[in-house]
Order: sequence, then structure tokens, then C-alpha cells
Amino acid sequence: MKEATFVIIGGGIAGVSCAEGISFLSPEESIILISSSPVIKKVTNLKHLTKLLSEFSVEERSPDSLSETCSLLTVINDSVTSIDYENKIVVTTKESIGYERLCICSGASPKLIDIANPYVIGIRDTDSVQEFQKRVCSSKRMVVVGNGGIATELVHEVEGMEIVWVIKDNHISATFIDPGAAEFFQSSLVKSDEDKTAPTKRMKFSLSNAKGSTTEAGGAALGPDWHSNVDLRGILQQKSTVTVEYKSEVKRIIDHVEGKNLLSEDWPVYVELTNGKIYGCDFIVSATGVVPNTSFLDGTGVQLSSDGGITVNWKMETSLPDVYGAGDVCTASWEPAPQWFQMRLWTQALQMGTYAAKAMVMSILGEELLQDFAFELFSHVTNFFGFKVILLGLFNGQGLNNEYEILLRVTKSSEYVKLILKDGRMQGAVLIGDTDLEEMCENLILNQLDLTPFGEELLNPDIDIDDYFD
Ligand SMILES: Cc1cc2nc3c(=O)[nH]c(=O)nc-3n(C[C@H](O)[C@H](O)[C@H](O)COP(=O)(O)OP(=O)(O)OC[C@H]3O[C@@H](n4cnc5c(N)ncnc54)[C@H](O)[C@@H]3O)c2cc1C
Ligand SMILES: NC(=O)C1=CN([C@@H]2O[C@H](COP(=O)(O)OP(=O)(O)OC[C@H]3O[C@@H](n4cnc5c(N)ncnc54)[C@H](O)[C@@H]3O)[C@@H](O)[C@H]2O)C=CC1
Repeated sequence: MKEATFVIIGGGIAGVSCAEGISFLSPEESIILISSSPVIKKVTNLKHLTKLLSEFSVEERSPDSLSETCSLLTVINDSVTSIDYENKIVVTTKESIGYERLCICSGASPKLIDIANPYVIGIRDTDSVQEFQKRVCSSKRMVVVGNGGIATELVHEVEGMEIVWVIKDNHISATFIDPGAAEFFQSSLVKSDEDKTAPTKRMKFSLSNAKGSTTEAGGAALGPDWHSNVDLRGILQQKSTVTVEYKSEVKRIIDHVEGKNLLSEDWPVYVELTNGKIYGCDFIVSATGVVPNTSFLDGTGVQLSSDGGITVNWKMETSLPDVYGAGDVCTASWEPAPQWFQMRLWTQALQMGTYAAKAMVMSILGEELLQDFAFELFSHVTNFFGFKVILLGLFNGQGLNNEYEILLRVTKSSEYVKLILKDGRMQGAVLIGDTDLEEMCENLILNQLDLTPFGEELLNPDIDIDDYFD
């Protein structure tokens, strides 16, 4: 039987950063990484924008490429089928592997609205993007269900199609942004070019009187800009049109025969929405979140959280002895720092993988572990509708029970800045466009300075606010 001091399940960002972390801290220990996917995901071009915000590329590499940084690492391309935690053995389809410490980084899979319907697809890995591209290039209309990261990206990227976007909420991209930011992006939905103008709004208001807006296992998940090298063009010779169906869900999916009778239009498949409308389309994208890959743990009694993730404590330990978890597969179940919470994102997969490595190495050495600084503040940088989007801390007032103030500055088609303040102290920020405010906001959230004396000047575009804090 093969054996290693450290065994890792998963070749996504969490698993690979865990292997690299162990090799860095304990280069003389053996590591086996088992992954169902033949390629591994490696973080490259890491660029720190601030202490906690970082941008990076994610590359698909052959497992051999890891030998540069991890000399005692063996990568096995196989699927884990079960774990015998009492005897410290991982069972794959071909063999059994012994461990001293195990880290589960098996990621998540798309949670589809109808897993059995061939017209419903999800997007997660390279294979699923190829399938998506195949559908797009021969289609006129798709229905996109969901209002998170994938739906937001697709609606912007796909050309030459009619897109019907079905969302439960009353504004777009609700997983990430507030109604005000959604309004800022709204012009991008009609894909027109607007002039950049001077700031149109700069105001301070409390939430209550804010106007209108209150403010199983496939490959590893895709990397940033996954769509940039994929031709996502439908068969219509025009820009895509987007029809948003707000506050609605898919009530049922209707087959070709019944749908044609109901609608007198000929489409491969139809959806009936909870608002009573029926749309025919070529296919349906279910961008409705993820479900952690844990089926190989059935029968172990491992503690799972209500979202299906493996419960982990602040040391990334699961409820099974010497078994750790990191990335999308796990649910952070410790008392978080006031401005941190979990979202299933690259940055957190990287941070958790690296930190789990440290926790496992410290536990073997019997040394004390301290909580990582990365878990002090939620931070995320991404790109929506062609704009840089930075989210810091409680960027949507999460957990503040609507008891906060918003400072807002909007320059149409250029920037959207929203700061969340409670008792004069900054709790979170949404920075869209090239605002250059990320460092200041990060510092102000971390140091909890009383900002009452600055008032609205904090967002005065004519004042270099950094001068105040030098
Ligand atoms: C289309 C798309 C776009 C995204 N865009 C962004 C973005 O812009 N920014 C961002 O921060 N996040 C983004 N994400 C989320 C991000 O990709 C994930 O949070 C992150 O990659 C999770 O990494 P992970 O290592 O935990 O899991 P995964 O990447 O899912 O890796 C899991 C690994 O485990 C392996 N595995 C699973 N089960 C087994 C088994 N039984 N045996 C052996 N191996 C197994 C898989 O093959 C895979 O190698 C996006 C996700 C998708 C799908
Ligand atoms: N730029 C970024 O940061 C991106 C991040 N991602 C990440 O990848 C993962 C997968 O992305 P998404 O699938 O977009 O998940 P998500 O968690 O971002 O969004 C899921 C959306 O689906 C909705 N939903 C759930 N069940 C539904 C149902 N039955 N009917 C209608 N709507 C339903 C939710 O309300 C939510 O709007 C997530 O972890 C996400 O954070 C994905 C793409 C881009």
C-alpha cells in the first residue's frame, strides 16, 4: 500500500495550494495528491493590490509542473471512493493509500435546477465550457437561470443571441451587488456605449430613506477570464438582447411537443416561469450555485453543514480526526472576524488551502497555530460588465440588520463607490471602476477609525483623502 505523511484529495486551487504550502513548510515530508482531473490548477502571476486583495491567473498545468516547487509530491490521477478514517486510509478506484494527515479539497459541482434534462447545462470545468460553446454556436435563444457570478458573466459575454435572464431578485447580480450598483450596470445590459460624465451623485443617506436602492466530481473549477479564449457567439448577426425576468423562477420545463402547442412557436424546449410567462429556447443554463463534492464521505459520519459543505473549525479541521478540509468543499464554521464571511471563491480556496497546509504541518510538529490574517477581512476582486469590481468587508451590509449608513459616489459609466459605515466606522465597500480607493478602504475597515469628523469629504473626488491618513 502506498503511504504519505500528507494526502490531499483534489487538484483545484485549494488542493494545489495546500500541497505547495506543505512543501514550503516541511520539504522533507512526503505528499500524495489524488485528483480525478488529469490536469491541476496552479495560481500564477499573483499580484497584491493591497495587503489582502490580490489578483492572479489560474493555469491548467500537467501534474509534473508541480515537481518544481514540491519535490516529494506524487500526483495520482484517480477518484477517491471512500475513506477509512479509523485506519487512516483513502480508497480510490484502483488502490488504497495510507496517510498521517488528510486534507479534503474536492471542490463543488453545479447545483442544476434539473439534473436529468439534457437541455439544462451547468458551467464548472473545461469540459462543461466546451459543451456550452457547442450549444451557443448553433443557437438563437438561451434562458439563463440564477443571479450570481456565472449568470452575470454569461449575460455580458455571449453575443449573437436572445438571452432571457430569470432571476429571483428585483435587481441583477444580487449575489454580489446592491440595487444601486445593479442600476449602474443596467446600461451594459443593452450593450450601448455611453459617454463618461462627471460624478452625478454623491450623497450620504441612511438605509431606511434610500431612494429606490438601499443600498459529482468533474474537473476543477475554471480560472479567471475563462471566457476570454472561447468564442461565445450565437447564430444571430447582432448584439445579444437581454430580457430580464425579475422576481421569478422556473416553475417547470416543458418538452417540445407540449410547448409548441402552448406557444405556437417552434423551439427544442420551453420554460414556464412562476410569473406565468412561457419562453421557448434552444437550451437552459442553470447558474444556480454549487453543491460540495462529499459523496465519498458517506458513511463516515463526518459533520456536514446545512449547505452540504464539510464543517471545518478555525484550524480547518473536520469532525474526523486528522482530516482537514479547504476550498469549495468546506463550510467555515468558526466564529468569524466581524468583517469576514465565506463565499466560494478562488481567493478563499487559495487562502484556505495554504492555511490548511500550515495547520497540518503544525499539528505534526506539535507547534502552536495562529489564525491567519487573511480571515480578518473579506476581499474579492473581479470583473463584471467590463468593470473592475472590488468588494471589501461587509460590502452589502451583511449581518448589520439594516443599521448602517451608506456613502455613495456614482459617475455614470465610469465608477460606483459605496461605503458602508456603522457608528461612523467603515464596515465594507463596493468599488466599481478604477477608483484607486481599495487601499484606503481596506485600512479604514481594518483599523476601525472613527470617520465621523470627515463626513461626506471621504468621497469628495476633488480631495485626495489619503492625505488625511498620512
Ligand atoms: C465558471 C466559473 C467562474 C468562476 N469565476 C470566479 C471568479 O471570477 N472569481 C473567483 O474568485 N471565483 C470564481 N469561481 C469560483 C472558483 O473557481 C472556485 O471557488 C475555486 O476554484 C474552488 O477551488 P477548489 O480547489 O476548492 O475546487 P475545484 O476547483 O472544484 O477543485 C476540486 C478538485 O477535486 C477533484 N475531485 C473532486 N472529487 C474528487 C474525488 N472523489 N476524488 C479525487 N478528486 C476529486 C476535482 O477533479 C478537482 O481537481 C468561478 C467558478 C466557475 C465555475
Ligand atoms: N466573478 C466571480 O467572482 C465569479 C464567481 N463565481 C463563483 O462560482 C460559483 C458558481 O457560480 P454561480 O452558479 O453563479 O453561483 P452563485 O452562488 O454566485 O449564484 C447562484 C444564484 O442562483 C440563484 N438560485 C439558486 N437556486 C435557484 C433556483 N432554483 N432558481 C433560480 N435561481 C436560483 C441564487 O439566488 C443566486 O443568485 C460560485 O461559488 C460563485 O461565487 C462564478 C463566476 C464568477
